[in-house]
Amino acid sequence: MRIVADENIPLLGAFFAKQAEITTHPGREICRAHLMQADALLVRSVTRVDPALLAGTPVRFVGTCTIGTDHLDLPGLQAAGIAVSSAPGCNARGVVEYVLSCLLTFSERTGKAWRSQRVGIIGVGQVGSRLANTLTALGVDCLLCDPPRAERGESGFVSLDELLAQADVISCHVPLEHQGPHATKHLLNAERLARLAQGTWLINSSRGPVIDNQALAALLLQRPDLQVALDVWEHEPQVDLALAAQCALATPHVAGYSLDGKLRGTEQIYQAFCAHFQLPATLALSELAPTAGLATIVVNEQTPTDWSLDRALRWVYDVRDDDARFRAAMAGLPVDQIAKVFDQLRKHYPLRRECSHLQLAWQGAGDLPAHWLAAGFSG
Ligand SMILES: NC(=O)c1ccc[n+]([C@@H]2O[C@H](COP(=O)([O-])OP(=O)(O)OC[C@H]3O[C@@H](n4cnc5c(N)ncnc54)[C@H](O)[C@@H]3O)[C@@H](O)[C@H]2O)c1
Ligand SMILES: O=C(O)[C@H](O)[C@H](O)COP(=O)(O)O
Repeated sequence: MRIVADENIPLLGAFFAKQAEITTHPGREICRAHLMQADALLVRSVTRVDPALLAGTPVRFVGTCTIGTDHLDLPGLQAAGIAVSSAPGCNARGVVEYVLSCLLTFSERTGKAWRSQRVGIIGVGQVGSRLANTLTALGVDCLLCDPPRAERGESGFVSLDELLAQADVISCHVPLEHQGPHATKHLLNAERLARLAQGTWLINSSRGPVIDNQALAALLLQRPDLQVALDVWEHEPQVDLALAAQCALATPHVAGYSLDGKLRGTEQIYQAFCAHFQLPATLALSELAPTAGLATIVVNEQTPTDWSLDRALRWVYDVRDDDARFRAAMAGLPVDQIAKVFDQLRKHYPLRRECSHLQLAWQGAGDLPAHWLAAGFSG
C-alpha cells in the first residue's frame, strides 16, 4: 500500500507507517506525477483534488484531515469512483475558542461587555452549534441562522435578514458553496454588509469568499464603527493587506489550529482509511498524543466573575498573539511575498492546546451557570 500525503499532516508516520509506505510533499505542490503509484492521497485544505489530478493513477481513496471540503471536487470524485473522507468537527473546539477570544478583544477595545451582546451565528453545524452552546451556557443571547436545517423542519432559526437586523455580533460558520440554493460565496455581499448596524462586530473564520472582501474593504473606509476579525481571506494564500490593516483582528487561517484539532483530523482519516481498505484500526489518538502541559485552571471565587472568566479564556487562547504575529510578518511585504509568508505563518504555528484538555474548576458562587463547565468546555 502506498500513500502520498501533505507534509503538514501531523502523526502521519505514527498512524500509517505500519500499513503503508508514505511519501510527503508540500500540499500546494502535490501533482499527478507524485500519484502514479499511490493507492491513497491524504491532504489538508490547500490541495485542490479533482478527477484530473487523479486521472491515470491508482488512487482510490482521498482523505482530507480537515473540516472544510471546498478544495475537493466531491461530485467529480464520486463519479470517478474515488472514496472520499473528511474529518467533521475535528478542530471545531479551536474555532470556538478563537471566536471567544475575538469577543473578549472587541469588548476590551470598545468598552461594551461581550456577554451582553446578541451574537448572530450563520451556519449552525459542528462549529456553530458548539459556539451557540458555549455562549448560551455563559448567558449570551444567540440568534441562529441555518436555512438548510430550517428547511429540514428543525426549529429555533431566524432568517439571514432577521439576523442582520438584530445581531450585535455576526460570526460566520458556513461551508463555502459556489452554487445551489444555499450558495455561500459572497453571502455577505455589498448590499448585506451595508445593512450592518452601527458598531457591529463581524467575525469570519469559515472561508474567505463567504464575505465579498472588496466590498468589505470599501465599507470599512466609511465605517470605522465596525469591528472586523478575519481569519480567512478571499484569495488565500494571497491577502489584501489594505483590508487586513482595516481589520481589528487579522490572522492567517489559524482559528482551528490547535494541536488537538490537527491530531483529531489525522485520527479521523486513519479510521476512514482503515475502514475503506478493510484494515484493522488498532491505533487511537489517546495513545499517541502528548498530554496537556496545563491540566487545571482554577477560577478564584475571590475575584470578580467576569474578570476571572476573561482571564481564564485568555489563558486558553489569545487571538491578539496571532494577530500581532500576522501583522509583524506582513508589514511592508512586497505583494509577491505575501502568499509565501502566509503559508510560513501556518506551517510554523506555535503549539496551542484546547481547553477540552484542561479542567476549569469554578469555585465561585457568582453568576456563572452551573452547567457552564460541561456545556462550555467539553467536546
Ligand atoms: N478557520 C478555520 O480554521 C476553520 C476551521 C474549521 C472549519 N472552518 C470552516 O468552517 C466551515 C463550517 O464548519 P462546520 O464544522 O461547522 O461545518 P458543518 O458542515 O458542520 O456546518 C455548516 C452548517 O452551515 C449550514 N449552512 C449551509 N449553507 C448555509 C447558508 N447559506 N446559510 C446558513 N447556513 C448554512 C449547514 O446547514 C450546516 O449546518 C467549514 O466548512 C470550514 O470551511 C474553518
Ligand atoms: O477546514 C478546516 O478544518 C480548517 O480550515 C483547517 O484549519 C484548515 O487547515 P489547513 O488544511 O489549511 O492546514
